[in-house]
Amino acid sequence: MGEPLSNTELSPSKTLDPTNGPDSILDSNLTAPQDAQLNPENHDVVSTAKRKRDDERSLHPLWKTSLCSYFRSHNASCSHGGACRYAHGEEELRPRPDNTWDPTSKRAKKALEAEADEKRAVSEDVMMTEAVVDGGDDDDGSGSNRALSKCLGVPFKFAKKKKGMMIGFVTFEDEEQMKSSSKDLDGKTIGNKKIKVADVIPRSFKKKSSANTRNVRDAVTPLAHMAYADQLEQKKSSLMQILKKLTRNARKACPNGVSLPEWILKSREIGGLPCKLEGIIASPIVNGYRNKCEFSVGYSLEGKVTVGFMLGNFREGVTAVGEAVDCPNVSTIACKYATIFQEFLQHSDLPVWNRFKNTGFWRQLTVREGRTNGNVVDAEAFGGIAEVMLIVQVSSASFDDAKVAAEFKRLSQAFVAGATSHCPSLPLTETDHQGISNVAPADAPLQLLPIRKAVGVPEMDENTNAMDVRIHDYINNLRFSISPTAFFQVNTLAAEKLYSLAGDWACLGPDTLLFDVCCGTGTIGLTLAHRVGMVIGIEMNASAVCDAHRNAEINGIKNVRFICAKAEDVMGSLLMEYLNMTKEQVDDPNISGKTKNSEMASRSENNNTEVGSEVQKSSTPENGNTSMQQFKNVVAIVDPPRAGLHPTVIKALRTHPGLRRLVYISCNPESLVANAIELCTPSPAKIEKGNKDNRGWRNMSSAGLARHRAKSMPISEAFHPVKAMAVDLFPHTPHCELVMLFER
Ligand SMILES: C[S@@+](CC[C@H](N)C(=O)[O-])C[C@H]1O[C@@H](n2cnc3c(N)ncnc32)[C@H](O)[C@@H]1O
Repeated sequence: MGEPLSNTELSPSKTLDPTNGPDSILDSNLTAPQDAQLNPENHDVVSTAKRKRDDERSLHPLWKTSLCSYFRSHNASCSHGGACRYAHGEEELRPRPDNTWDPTSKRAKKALEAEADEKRAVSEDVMMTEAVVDGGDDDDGSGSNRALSKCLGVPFKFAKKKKGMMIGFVTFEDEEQMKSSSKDLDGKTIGNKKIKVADVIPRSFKKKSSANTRNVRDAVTPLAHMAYADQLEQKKSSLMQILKKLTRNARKACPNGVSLPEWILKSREIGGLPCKLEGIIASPIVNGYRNKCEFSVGYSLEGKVTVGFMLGNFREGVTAVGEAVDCPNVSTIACKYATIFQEFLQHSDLPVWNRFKNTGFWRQLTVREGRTNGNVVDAEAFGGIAEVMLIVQVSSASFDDAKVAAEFKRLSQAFVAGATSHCPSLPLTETDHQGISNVAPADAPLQLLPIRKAVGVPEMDENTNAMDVRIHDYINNLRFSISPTAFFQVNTLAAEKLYSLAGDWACLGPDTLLFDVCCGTGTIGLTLAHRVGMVIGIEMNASAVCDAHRNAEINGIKNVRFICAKAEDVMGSLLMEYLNMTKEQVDDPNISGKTKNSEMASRSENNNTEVGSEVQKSSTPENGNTSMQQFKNVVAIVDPPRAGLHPTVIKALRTHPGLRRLVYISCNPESLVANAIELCTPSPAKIEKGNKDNRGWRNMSSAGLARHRAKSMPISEAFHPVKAMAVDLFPHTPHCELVMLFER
């Protein structure tokens, strides 16, 4: 296949369908007679009305396609009940015959937003560097390209569109064909999409190479242009907006006939917030704070092999990579190793990864740094950094072993040669990952590459297993050993503040049993272990759990137990095990939380041997002083990934009444809010038969889904939000950690 003569972007964009107002399209005869519906004695009338309703439902295309405004403004009640022709809530809402949604509904707003995003993306520049540098016009076998070729209806050489992307590529035979076909294609409608034609790399970018660094900085650290104090203010106000969703959604989800909880009533006094947002804790260091950077390998806008960050989103057609030299969150040392790797790749015999075709060898470089204890890392110099771990991610499947081994050897030499004398030691690990996403799974194969060290640095044993390679850092004077795939907060000094805050809010004491849910390498539980009776850590990444055990050992901490499992698989049974309750007791809504707590304490006194021995086995073989009756205070600190806690974990935490306090640490306030809706929405007096109609859940917002789930939560005492505080671990970016205390 020859060089593409010219590439042109195809960008289909949706057109807005006209929507009709609900009043103009609904037939007033649709509602069943209200008196018949309200007279349960009159079965004949009721069944006739029901039949009529059923008929109408099956016949009338507009049934429940508009939201009932009466239901909305009267605290989720409407005298028409189930017979109302309008939808009672988003869950009941059906799409209109023209496939649009009631314009006042969440779904319509979401669709509009998506449409706006799509339009924005279309009007933004496509920077698909692979398509220019490396062709990108061969069929992936999916048949989608043949289909695309058919529907274009203009002469061209190749056409390709990748699944999930909003853009496609067309290559023409010559300039003349490109001009005439582009003219015919631009603005053409296919289905309900309109095609926009643009250059693959905008001409303005080709000319201005200075745009490169400026845009990496904007893409990775979009707040860097602001003073740090202003960044904090901005984060605080955006968190407030997100937190208000908790109040709104819990109010909406509050069952009929149940009074609104105190915290919702009081929210009016604090501007609709579910509780006070007490403030935002600043990061102790603002520049070069990241102890871990994942650099992509790809092509710059000028077509140069580059190790850095992507300038935008793959789906929107941006794969160009820019050097990280101007990103203030990246340390000098990380930048240095990215540059060494980039120089090495200019002469490598193996190709860089092509995101468009999913082929190539070199994919990613991760640089992890470990500090010495008590040192504030100086981002400019290398002071305070004791170790560096380099992880190179490759996809080796279709390459010759001998060639790969030779390249790895050259790479090791390049890193050592590039490192200056003051660079810390360099364990080099290779991850082999064939998947499409750049995120290699935690169990992707690892191989340790031997590195000949600079003078004065101890040599690494060539027989060392890659799984034994670890980097070290310190939190609250405890030493943490971290394996290559284990999670560790990227801003260690700010993480110290985060964990201390969570500990302070958890009201810990010697009688506390602390569940550290999603515990990673054990950071939270281990730093708080001296303040509690016992810690139970739950984590699904096996390497991280090994690290947690090792970290307990090297810090001499004994009152901990770490469990390698998905929290959703073990949370319920662990709570029952440690709260010493049967499933029947937990499920019994007639036993209140307090009664259950005292019952639990007395049962554990009587049952000491059984439970005590389990505790002793796992944690305190010497003093054996962690018997169940000590644990009058059961607390969970949860620190889940961005998606939040699994619904099964939420259900377990909510329905075990012995758990009175929960501290939620979140890197994604949207998922915290969704989980909190389920934790805090009051139970109805009696569970109604669940609405099993899950059609449309894909279109629901996370809050809408949470409301939906809250309906089927077993009857249980709800938590209430007590206070919230933000901790900034990610200066110059919009991200921030949020800590929230829930009690009941
Ligand atoms: C945000 S990290 C927090 C780790 C730890 N608390 C810390 O601060 O170092 C989330 C952790 O949850 C783990 N994780 C993700 N899904 C999980 C699940 N379903 N069950 C248990 N752990 C999970 C991840 O492996 C990761 O270590």
